[in-house]
Formats: sequence, C-alpha cells, structure tokens
Amino acid sequence: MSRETDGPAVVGILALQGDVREHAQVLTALGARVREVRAAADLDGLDGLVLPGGESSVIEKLARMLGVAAAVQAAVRGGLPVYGTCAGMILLADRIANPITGQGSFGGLDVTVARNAFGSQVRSFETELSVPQVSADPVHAVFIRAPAVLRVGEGVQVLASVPAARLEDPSLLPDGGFLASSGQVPVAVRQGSLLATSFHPEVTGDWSFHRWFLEWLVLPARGARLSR
Ligand SMILES: NC(=O)CC[C@H](N)C(=O)O
Repeated sequence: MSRETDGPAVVGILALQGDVREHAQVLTALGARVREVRAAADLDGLDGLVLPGGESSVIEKLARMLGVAAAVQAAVRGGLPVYGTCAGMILLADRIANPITGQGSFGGLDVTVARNAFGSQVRSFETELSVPQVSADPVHAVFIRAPAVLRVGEGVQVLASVPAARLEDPSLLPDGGFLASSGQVPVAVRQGSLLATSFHPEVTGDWSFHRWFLEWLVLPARGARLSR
C-alpha cells in the first residue's frame, strides 16, 4: 500500500449522500487533505475517515451496493480513526433499536442507538454542551432528526449528554443501568479510535470536535504508523 510519509493528514469522507461538503470545508480549514470516498479503493492510505450526517439507511444501502461497506468495516476493525456525525453515528453503532426494514450498520462502536429519537425535523434544537475532554468552552450543537444512544458497552466513554427529557419518548431508555438513573442521554461517545456525535458540528461553525478528532485520534495513529 502506498502512503505519503509527510504533508497533511489525509481524511476521507464517505461521499454517497449527506453533508459531505460541510465536513470537507471544516477539515480543509483545519489543515487536513480531504478525499471523497465512494469505492473501496478510495480508503487506501487514509489517515482517518468521516461518516457524515444524512440519511443512514440510504448511505448504508448505497455503501453495500458499491462494495464500500465491507471495506469500511475492515478499516474500522483495522483501527482506522473514524468520526461519525448523526447518520454517521448510526452507521458506526453495533445495534440500531429502530432500523427501517433491511437497514444494517457498519458497526464497530459498542452502543445501541435509536434513530430520530429527539423527534422529527420540526423538533430540531440547538444547545450548548459541556464537553471538558474536547473543549474548554461550551460546544454549540445542533440536533436534526438526531439519534440517541440508549446503551453503551463497557469500553465506551461518554463525552457529552443531554437531559433524557429531550427525547421524544423518554421511555425509550432502558430501565435500570446508569443511563436511566442519570436522567441523561449520551450524545457524544468515543471508543478507541472511533468518535460519534448525535449532532452536527459541521453545520455550526464550532470545530472543536473535528479539531479533537484530528489531534487526538488521526494524528497519533498516523504517527504510530509512520514510525513503524
Ligand atoms: N441529521 C441526520 O443525519 C439525521 C439522521 C437520520 N434521521 C437517520 O436516520 O439517518
């Protein structure tokens, strides 16, 4: 496999549907080189990958048809840093509580998500999140038909949450367990080299999560590979 040994990190964006351009603008402004990914070969030599917001069932179906789904799954298993926003979070989740018929996910992130858990488009909301690991300032987050994380596995770190009362149907949260007892529902999680947010930093002008993804997941993994 060919790999450039210096220059900017090369970050792919799965470009089948969704807000690809918005992610490209943020990543480019932060100094990464962006490559749109539509085929398995486009993943070759990437330092990181972004799964954008959009419609998860459409993205997953197209990815399967184009043979890129299996390649993304292999890349995730191989440790490629991946950041999924909104639909991208659903694509990374190991379990979807309410898939449409036939909908699967790429998986890798040990969470259960519920699609559209905060309600329909008209119930979209914006809020300031406290995310001390990612930013000293509150992070501005916009939720558009966003998924909620209902369960997290042991290796999953919760970076940010919102009150469970925000859910369209708070009884979605499983009884017992720390999620239910905290009254909060996670909206930003990290497991190893995988990062996922229910919301869309690419549309708000708040670049904290992209910056954190590049600095803490993409560049260290790249450094480790290059020094091998
Ligand atoms: N803004 C979004 O990415 C919405 C996600 C969408 N509701 C889905 O299920 O894929």
